[in-house]
Amino acid sequence: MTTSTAPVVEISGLTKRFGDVTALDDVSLTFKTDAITGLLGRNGAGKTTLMQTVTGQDFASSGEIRVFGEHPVENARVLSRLSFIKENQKYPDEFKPKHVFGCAPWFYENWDADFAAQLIDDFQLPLNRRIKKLSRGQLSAVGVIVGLAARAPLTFFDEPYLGLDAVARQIFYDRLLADYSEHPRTIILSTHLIDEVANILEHVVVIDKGRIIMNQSAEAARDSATTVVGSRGAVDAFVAGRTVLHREGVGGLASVTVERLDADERRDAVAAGLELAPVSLQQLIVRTTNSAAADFGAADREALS
Ligand SMILES: Nc1ncnc2c1ncn2[C@@H]1O[C@H](COP(=O)(O)OP(=O)(O)OP(=O)(O)O)[C@@H](O)[C@H]1O
Repeated sequence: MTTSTAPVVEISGLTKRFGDVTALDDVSLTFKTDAITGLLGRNGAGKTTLMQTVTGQDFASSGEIRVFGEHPVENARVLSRLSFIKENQKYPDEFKPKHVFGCAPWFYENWDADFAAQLIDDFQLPLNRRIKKLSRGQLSAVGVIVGLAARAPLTFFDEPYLGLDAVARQIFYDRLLADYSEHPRTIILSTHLIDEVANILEHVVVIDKGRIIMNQSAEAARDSATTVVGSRGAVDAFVAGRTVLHREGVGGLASVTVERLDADERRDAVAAGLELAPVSLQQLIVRTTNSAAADFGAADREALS
C-alpha cells in the first residue's frame, strides 16, 4: 500500500553482488522527497547499481527497497511514476527522436509535450534523423529531454549528459532548476562534474566502495570542512589533534583541510595569522573519498591542481 507519509525511496540493508564483487554493501538510505539530490562517488563506487536496483531493473542480493511504499520490480504502479535516464539507453533500430517523444506520453502520465518541444528547440535536436545516426551529444539530449518533460515524481539521471557540451549542459541545469521550482519532485542526479551541479543540489549522497559515506544537505556538507592556510609551523600547531582531510604544502607554506571549525576556533585561527578558505563540494568529496583524485574524473583532477 502506498501511503502519503512514506518516503519516495526507502532502502534498508541493500546488498548487491555480482559474483565475487560486492557493488552495494548493506546500504540503508532514504532519498529526500521533493529535492534534487546528487548521488556522487568515484568510478565503480556503486551509483549505477543503486539506481538499477531502486528502479527495479535489477534484483537485490539481499535487503529491502520500497519506492512509493512498494516493491519496484515489475510493479506497474511504481514504474509509471518514475523515469530512469541513462547514457546507454537502447532504442529500436529504426527509431527517430520524433518516435521517442511520440511514445513518451504512453509511459509518463505527466508528459508535457510543449515543454518537450521547447527543449528540442533549446538543444537543436533533429527530430527526423535516425537515433543511430545522432551524434553523442544529440543522443544525450534525447535522454535529457525525456527525463525533464516526463516530469515523473521520481526521476533518476545517471550521467545522461556526458555527451553534452558545456553550453548544452548549462541549458540542462537551467531548465531542470526552473522546471523543478514550478513542479517540485524527487530528482536524483549522478555526476562526476560536482562543481557544475553544486548550485542546484539541495542534498548530497556519497557512495564509496558500495557504502554510503555521506547523506546530508549540500549546505551542511559545505560547512563540514574548512581549509587552513598559512606558515607550516602555525598551521601544524593549529591542526594538531584535529581530523585532517587533506594536506598540501609548498616551501614553508601549508594548506590543510580539517573538519568543521566553530566560531571560537575560527577566531583563534585568524588570531594565529592563518587564513580560512571554504572547501567546495567537489574538493570535500574528493577528500572524503580517500583524497584520491586519480579515478575520479578529469574535472576533479583539475580542481585539485
Ligand atoms: N553486471 C555486472 N557484473 C559484474 N560486475 C559488475 C556489474 N555491474 C557492475 N559491476 C561492478 O560493480 C561495481 C559498481 O559498479 P557501478 O556501475 O554501480 O559503479 P558506478 O559508481 O556507477 O561507476 P561509474 O562512475 O564508473 O559509472 C563496480 O566494481 C563494477 O565493476
